[in-house]
Amino acid sequence: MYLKRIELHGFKSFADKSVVEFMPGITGIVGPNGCGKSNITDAIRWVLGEKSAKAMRGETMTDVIFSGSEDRKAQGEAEVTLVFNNEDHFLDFNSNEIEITRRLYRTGDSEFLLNREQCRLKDITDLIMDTGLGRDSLSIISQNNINEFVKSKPEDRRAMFEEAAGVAKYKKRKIETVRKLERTTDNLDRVQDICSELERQIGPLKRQKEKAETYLEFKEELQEVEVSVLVKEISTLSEELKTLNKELEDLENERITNDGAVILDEKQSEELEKKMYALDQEVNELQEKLLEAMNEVSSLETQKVEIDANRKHILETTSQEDIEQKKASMKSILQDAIIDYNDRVKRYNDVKKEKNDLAQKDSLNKKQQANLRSLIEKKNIDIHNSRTEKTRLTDIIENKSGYSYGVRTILGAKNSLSGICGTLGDLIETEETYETALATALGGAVQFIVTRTNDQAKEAIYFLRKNKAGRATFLPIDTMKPRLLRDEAKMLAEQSLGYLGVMSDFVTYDKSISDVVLNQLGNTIVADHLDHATEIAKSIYHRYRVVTLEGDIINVGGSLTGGANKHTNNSMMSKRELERVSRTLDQQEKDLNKMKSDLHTLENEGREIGQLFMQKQMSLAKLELVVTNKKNEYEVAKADYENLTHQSVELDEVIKGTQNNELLDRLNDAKRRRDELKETIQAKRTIRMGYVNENEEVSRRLREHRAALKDVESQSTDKKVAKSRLETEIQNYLLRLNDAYAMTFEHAQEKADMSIDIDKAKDKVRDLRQRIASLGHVNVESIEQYNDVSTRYETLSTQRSQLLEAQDSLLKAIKDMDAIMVEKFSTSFEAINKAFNDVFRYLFGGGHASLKYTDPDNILETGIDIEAQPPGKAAKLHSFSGGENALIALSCLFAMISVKPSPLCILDEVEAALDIANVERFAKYLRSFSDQTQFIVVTHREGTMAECDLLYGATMQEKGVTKLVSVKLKDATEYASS
Ligand SMILES: Nc1ncnc2c1ncn2[C@@H]1O[C@H](COP(=O)(O)OP(=O)(O)OP(=O)(O)O)[C@@H](O)[C@H]1O
Repeated sequence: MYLKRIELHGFKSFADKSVVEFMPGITGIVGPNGCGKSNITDAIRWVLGEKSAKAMRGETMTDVIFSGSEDRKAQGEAEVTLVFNNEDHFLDFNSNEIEITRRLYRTGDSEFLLNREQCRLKDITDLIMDTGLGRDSLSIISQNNINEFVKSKPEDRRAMFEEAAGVAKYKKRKIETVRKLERTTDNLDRVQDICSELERQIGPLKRQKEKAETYLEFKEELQEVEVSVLVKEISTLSEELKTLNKELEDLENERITNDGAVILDEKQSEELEKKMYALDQEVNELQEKLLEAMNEVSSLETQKVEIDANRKHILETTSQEDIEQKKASMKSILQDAIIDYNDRVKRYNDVKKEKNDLAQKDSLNKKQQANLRSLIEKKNIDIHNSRTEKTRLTDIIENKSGYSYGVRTILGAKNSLSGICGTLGDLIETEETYETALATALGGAVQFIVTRTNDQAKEAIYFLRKNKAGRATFLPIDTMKPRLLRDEAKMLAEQSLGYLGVMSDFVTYDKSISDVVLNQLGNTIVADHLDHATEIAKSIYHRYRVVTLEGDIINVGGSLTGGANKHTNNSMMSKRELERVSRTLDQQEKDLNKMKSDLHTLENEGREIGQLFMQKQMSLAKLELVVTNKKNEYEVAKADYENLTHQSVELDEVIKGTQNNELLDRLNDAKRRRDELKETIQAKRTIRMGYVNENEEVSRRLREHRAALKDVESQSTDKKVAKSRLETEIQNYLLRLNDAYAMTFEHAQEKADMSIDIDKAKDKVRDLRQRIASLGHVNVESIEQYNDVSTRYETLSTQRSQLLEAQDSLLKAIKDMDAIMVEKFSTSFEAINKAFNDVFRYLFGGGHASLKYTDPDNILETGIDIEAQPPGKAAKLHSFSGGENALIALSCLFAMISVKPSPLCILDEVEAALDIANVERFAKYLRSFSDQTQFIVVTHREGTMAECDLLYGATMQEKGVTKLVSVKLKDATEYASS
């Protein structure tokens, strides 16, 4: 292989495109100072991958681009191409000719091309690696390198020997392998760390997982059994309820029937009484008429007798004057009788009106009693419901039945444990208005237990664990820190509509627990209702909870919870509820007593009205007689008076003799009417007796119907109470279904096994609940966590094994490469060392020189020392002359070339410091190697020029622009100095 051609364009002083042809052997480049000879050396170095601007004798790499001259402007890019003949395939590239091009633009962008195809710098450096053309090789040596070679540090000198030994590629590979090893080790450490962490987690997680699985098994079993129990219980109770409803319906029908019958009986009785009364009236009237008739008969008979006697007497004694006197006296008696009679008639009418009024009052009183009885019945049901609710609330407050098992256990053992203050719900109070909001804000925290210290809380937890008595949450006063609203959030909230304040401000409590209260409620905002709460939560970016007076809540982050609670289970609200229920119950009982008393009063009034009615009836009967008597008296008086009038007329008639006949007619007529009236009265009495009997029968029925009605109403009340109890029980079971299993009854029915034995199933439920409780705290997520962790652990364990294998194989590769490098380096070094002494002796004409390891035990890193003793001298290296230094360096260079022949070697004024004799010896040495190495020498020395096969002269005919021309030896000296 040899360099066939260089093409330069825009590179340093080569402004125009210049093509310089080379050939195997020695090519010399001559010319005056500063005409651009070394720029050719730079160009070759640049194309072979030089990255240092300093090595290119510039400050930045773009300094290599032609920067202009007096007559030329600067160029935008520099381009250099080296064309190698590769017919011997020295370079590992499948081509007989290889073109390597480097291009650089003013922008700093650069390109490499291999046979005109773009490639990376790495492709170029890989191509020439270990060929003797590399960066640290001896392929390009300048005068400066020569001067520095002897003075440089042993460690810096080592790079040239490595290049000569051909270990660069192993070194590069080793660096890559070491980097790979470092990355592998890092990965391994990381994986190991994670594995250790996972190993730490996996044990406890496994235990948690197993516990969680047991828990889920129990829970599933519990659900299966309890759902069946609940469904069965609900079904049974529903059946009972259905039966009860049917019975109630029947009772209602019965009540309606009895009620109807009572009304019917009452009406019938009333009608019968009316009929009897009417008959009595008729009989009375008839009796009056009978009496009249009888009186008339009697009177007429008497009159007849009297008339007869009178007639006799009158005829004997009576005079017209006596009769007139008697008439006057009788008239006065008659007037008195009329007044008396009218007075009694008026009294009779008054009493009759009073009796009718009483009858109306009686009817009203009966209606009022019926209303009141119905109200009492309703009130009894309300009282029963209130009492049931009161019992439930008392149970919650006294037995803490609303609290969890654990909390109840701790409160029960309060005296044997220290520092238990009570549940948070029992330790704080608020006005009724804020009660729902407070209960919502506290949620489950209402039954958190406040302790004085953290240790006391721990003691309580150990107590629960020891006794397997459930779980509870504790709030130690010495640990809890207040959680408050940030000022800006508070300011924003205060500006919002409906903001009432912070929950803790509406609560009263002992100041010793203020940190606990502020911890739980210090950052919860209270709003009047949901719309305003939504706006407030939005204004504070959902960073704090907002609760409303109705118990809705907007959680941190924006989720909303709300609705309605049927029953309260916390003792805090239960106390108020209990007071309310007790108040209601008291009021209901008072109302009931008042109603009973009113009923009693009404019943008394009713009785009084009845008695008065009877009295009035009796008075009426008496008055009827009195009126009849008075009427009789009046009639008698009237009759007497008329009689007297008649007597007067009679006297005339007696005297005339006509009276007797007329009287007999009237007497007969009166007797006939009297007998008729007697018969009629007898008939009416018979009818009345029928009415009396009928009325007695109706009254008996009425009593029976009233008793039956009372019985039905009492039964109905009992059934309604039972119904209310059944509905409560069913509601409780449905609540349990919904709360514990989120199931509707219909859904639960599909799952339920109705063939279960309910008692055994209930035992099973109790047993499973105990088992679940005895498990204590269960982390259900641990199942998934364990699976995740164990899968991850398995994956990472596999990775760890792979990384360990990779680490082993990388370490082995490094060891193998080290062995190869040591072998190659030491073999090459020994050969160079031997050749060095030979070349030295030739160039110096005697003496001896050798190379030494500075660290023989570490061949891979050792520096290279030079020991040289020119003939007749015993001096140390640094005190040699410039020419001697150059000769020693050249000795080494030639020794290396002799051991590892380089295809191309560019020497830039390396022999400048040598005297003529040494220049000739140097030139001879070049010649001796020229058949295996192509030399390009930049020189000013004739001795060197003389050995060149081809000479180029560098000129700057145009100022600042280099041109190369082929010159003959005889012109070269002249060229070099022109
Ligand atoms: N980017 C550039 N643009 C134009 N000219 C440049 C650029 N870089 C360097 N030069 C010119 O190249 C010249 C130096 O070239 P070089 O060092 O190759 O000379 P030389 O012939 O080796 O000299 P000597 O014999 O003194 O070593 C200088 O004249 C310098 O101005």
